Amino acid sequence: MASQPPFTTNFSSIFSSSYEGSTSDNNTDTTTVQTGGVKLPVIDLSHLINGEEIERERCVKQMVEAAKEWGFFQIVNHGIPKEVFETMFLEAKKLFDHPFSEKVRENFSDLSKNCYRWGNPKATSPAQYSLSEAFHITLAEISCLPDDHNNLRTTIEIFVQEMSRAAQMICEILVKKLKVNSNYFENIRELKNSFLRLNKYHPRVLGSEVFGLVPHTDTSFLTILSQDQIGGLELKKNGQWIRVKPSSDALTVNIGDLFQALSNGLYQSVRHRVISPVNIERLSIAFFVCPYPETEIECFGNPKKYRRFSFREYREQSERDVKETGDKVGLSRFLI
Ligand SMILES: O=C(O)CCC(=O)C(=O)O
Ligand SMILES: [Fe+2]
Repeated sequence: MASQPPFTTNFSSIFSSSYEGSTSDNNTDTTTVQTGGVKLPVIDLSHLINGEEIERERCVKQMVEAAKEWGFFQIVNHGIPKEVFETMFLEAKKLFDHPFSEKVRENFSDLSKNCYRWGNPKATSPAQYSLSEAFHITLAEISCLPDDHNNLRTTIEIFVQEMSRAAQMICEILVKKLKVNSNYFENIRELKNSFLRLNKYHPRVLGSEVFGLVPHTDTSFLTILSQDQIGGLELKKNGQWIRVKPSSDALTVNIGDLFQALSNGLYQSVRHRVISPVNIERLSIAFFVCPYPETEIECFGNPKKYRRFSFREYREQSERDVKETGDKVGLSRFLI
């Protein structure tokens, strides 16, 4: 039984009349892509863990600058053993290898309804289509996963434990610099609304350039991404799309909308996208740090840029906007 979703049929039936072989036809957001591979700021976490005070301070400064200037950075020497990633990617691959007919079934692997996405059912133009499939697993759901003959649950538990440790360190540093009195990041492991997204990108079909994942900002405080060596992630900086070069030792961290709000726009939640790979599949696994739905996000600054909102309100507004316009409007909805 085939594991691949029926992208080709789906894509060509929706877009046969409008498709012209490029994402740029309907996407005003597309500009030059720098293909050489620009190096993001690299933060060596070992300086934070074992460094002298002066090294620690330098590292904190680099991280804060990267969050302001890029909204993205890489972390190295994060202390997460290689095997944790190897096992996690193996399990993710096994999950995606299930027949498509099983993956779309409700309660597949005891996961919740709507945890599986493929393509983009709401797309009305090629530029809104994502040639990928994804599993979305909240921390609350992990304990419901089966753990009999496969190791999915244990593997995810270990992976999340390690990723939350790194996230805890980063969030604490970034929030401390804002000099705000907040308890958003007291215990990231207990934020059960945080989630993992396992992404599988399929080789391009039809035409030259199709998005693996459409341009977006993340609805999170912070996202930590682990990816294989294929590449395709791009971020927007100064009006240009810049390709993020994968590195086997580094994790990619980006600021999400909620940290941008919390920091009164000081830290940037930057638009990013994935370009579909050619003749090869790509896997990535992202850990999204999110609060509970009822948590109120308050912006600290003077004058305040954004009004107070709950995470639930933010998500519901974004979902409505995606439905109506094909795009998440995001934080600009909450500007004062
Ligand atoms: O796969 C990637 O490189 C990026 C994934 C991503 O942006 C997301 O899942 O929100
Ligand atoms: Fe993202």
